[in-house]
Amino acid sequence: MNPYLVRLLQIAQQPSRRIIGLMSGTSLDGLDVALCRLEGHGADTRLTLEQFATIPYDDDVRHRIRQVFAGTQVSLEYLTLLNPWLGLLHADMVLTCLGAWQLKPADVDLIASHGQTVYHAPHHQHQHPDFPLNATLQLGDGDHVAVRSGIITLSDFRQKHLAAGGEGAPLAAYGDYLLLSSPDEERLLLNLGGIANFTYLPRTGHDASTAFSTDTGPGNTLLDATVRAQRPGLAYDEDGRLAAAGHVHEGLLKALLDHPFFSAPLPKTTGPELFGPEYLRQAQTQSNTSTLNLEDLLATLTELSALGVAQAAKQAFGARPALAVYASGGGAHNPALQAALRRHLPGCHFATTAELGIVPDAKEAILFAVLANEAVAGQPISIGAGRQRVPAVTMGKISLPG
Ligand SMILES: Nc1ncnc2c1ncn2[C@@H]1O[C@H](COP(=O)(O)OP(=O)(O)OP(=O)(O)O)[C@@H](O)[C@H]1O
Ligand SMILES: CC(=O)N[C@H]1[C@@H]2OC[C@@H](O2)[C@@H](O)[C@@H]1O[C@H](C)C(=O)O
Repeated sequence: MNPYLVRLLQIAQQPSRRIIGLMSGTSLDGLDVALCRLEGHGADTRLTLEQFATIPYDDDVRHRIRQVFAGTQVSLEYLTLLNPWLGLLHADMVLTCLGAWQLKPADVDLIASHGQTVYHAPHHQHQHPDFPLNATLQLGDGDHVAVRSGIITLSDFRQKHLAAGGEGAPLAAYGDYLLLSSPDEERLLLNLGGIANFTYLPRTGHDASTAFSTDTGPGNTLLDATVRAQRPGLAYDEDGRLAAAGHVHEGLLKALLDHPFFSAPLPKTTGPELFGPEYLRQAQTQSNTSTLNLEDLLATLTELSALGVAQAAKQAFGARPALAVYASGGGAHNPALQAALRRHLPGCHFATTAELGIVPDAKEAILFAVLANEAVAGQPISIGAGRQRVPAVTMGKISLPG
């Protein structure tokens, strides 16, 4: 028998596993590396975050990813080369972290590698006549991660979700449900990354039937792109200061909200393929705001992100003043966005996931560690029963180092 399969069986039977979760998000700010200790599985999962680091991408890495990112016409050669290159880069970043944490690869059981989404294509978004299906593409080949790091690696998590009838995202509900369900509190786990999404967890503890997650629209992606275009040298609007100095332009906001994504049924997913410069340009043309100053533009885009969340929340479960909202992702650091969310979700209790013991910036990387733990030691996770596009599956392809 292949010794790596024997090892995998041992890992599955251990009372706990050390798993490194890796996430490279749509903001292209860097690789999140979360060293997790996971005990048990399913409803009995217990997670301890032992170490966390974000290894920033330099301009060269960002430039390479942007050659294909969200593009409809890209060099097939470039795409082919980028796939293993990113796998090796991510493995080297893991090895650097292990060195800093004074650990060896043999001290880790598994890597759970999300890779880099370069194109997300739910059917409602691409509507290509030849392909009536949902699709998504993550780069950073898992075999390269495994061979370079010497650690058994699970990767390409989204394909199983697609194959079983989902949109390949958001997967957050699977981890949020296992780690953060509460019998005492109705919760909204709100991730404010490039794209915003939330998981709704009713006050039912471990009854998964009504838990689900959905994307809500742009989080930071349009804000970042706008700042970068008008203030080269700035990566984002730090602490939302520029947005806070502006005023919401109602005409532009209306044009932005006019997109069918916002009225589409839940759950739904999206990406920068839709919420990119062209979407903004069209809305500006439609509302005659092409010369709007940067501050007002950012104030309006911040309002859009908050309204996307609030509208989806109301669509999902109506007005819920007692709801506890726990934010994570980079937008949790943006006071202008937080203020807009509080206005649109009045009466809710607002905090970050730190209050629940989950480092907000680490949450998505942790999610993939949880998914790998389920794939190896658990069962298909059945949540959101009765809702379409939320399949009960285990996710992740297994790569052996030798
Ligand atoms: N202090 C801050 N003030 C304002 N915005 C901030 C701050 N810190 C981070 N951000 C925002 O958060 C972004 C990074 O967010 P995050 O790392 O959650 O994105 P991501 O994981 O790439 O996204 P996704 O979840 O969509 O894949 C930055 O690009 C910026 O827009
Ligand atoms: C296709 C893809 O990479 N989607 C990401 C992205 O970033 C936020 C949002 O859009 C979410 O749908 C998803 O990631 C998280 C981790 C998820 O699947 O829950």
